[in-house]
Amino acid sequence: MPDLEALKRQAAVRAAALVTDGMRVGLGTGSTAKYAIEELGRRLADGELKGIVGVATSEASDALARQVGIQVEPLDPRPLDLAIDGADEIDPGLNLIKGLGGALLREKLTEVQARQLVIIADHTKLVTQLGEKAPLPVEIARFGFLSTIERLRALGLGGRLRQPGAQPYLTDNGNYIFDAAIPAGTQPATLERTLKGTLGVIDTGFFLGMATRAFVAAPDGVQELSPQT
Ligand SMILES: O=C[C@H](O)[C@H](O)[C@H](O)COP(=O)(O)O
Repeated sequence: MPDLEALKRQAAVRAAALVTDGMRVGLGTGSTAKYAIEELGRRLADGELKGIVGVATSEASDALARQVGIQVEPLDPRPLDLAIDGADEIDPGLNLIKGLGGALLREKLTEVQARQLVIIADHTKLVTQLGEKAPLPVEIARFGFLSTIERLRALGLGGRLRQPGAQPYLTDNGNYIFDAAIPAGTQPATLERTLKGTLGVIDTGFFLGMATRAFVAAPDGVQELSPQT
């Protein structure tokens, strides 16, 4: 059993090395992005890097970034030089499913403004077709959520409301998440358009055509991937 944590860290260190002095950097969320934030903190502390500004994609990443000495600012309309984030699934075109950590909306809002979106992951995240292994997280409004879920089921989606305990999971934005099972053969772009036009849906975990490169770590080394069309 390979040490997945070590692999995640290797990918994260490669991406963090792309950050140079003065950059505005989108800081992703999750167990892999955490290593990138820590590495940026280390580089600042060691004097390898100066004057970067982080824009965090979750309350958790905001807190970690501040803890490791990164100056954090809220998202504003200026472009970001780079964003670094993990993913739940990565297809050969570097289209992604994200949001198993619940941060998909802030991640998409932030990363759409990045000149480069660099994805970091271990090799278990690679798939040939999105939805192969992971559900598609769909952020939905709390108000009327049962009606929204009916609308999602009417689209042919399986899955369930994310509910780890007695109460549904609540995002940083105060919304719920429906983890949708995607029928085999679904075209992500078509489903994305349909979902974005569905009342009660706020956003989805599809990140299509956004990633510019990926560092994917496997036991035999870190592979650098570019989108294949
Ligand atoms: O909402 C969470 C994010 O989209 C994460 O980037 C994604 O879930 C991957 O997380 P991890 O690196 O923990 O597998």
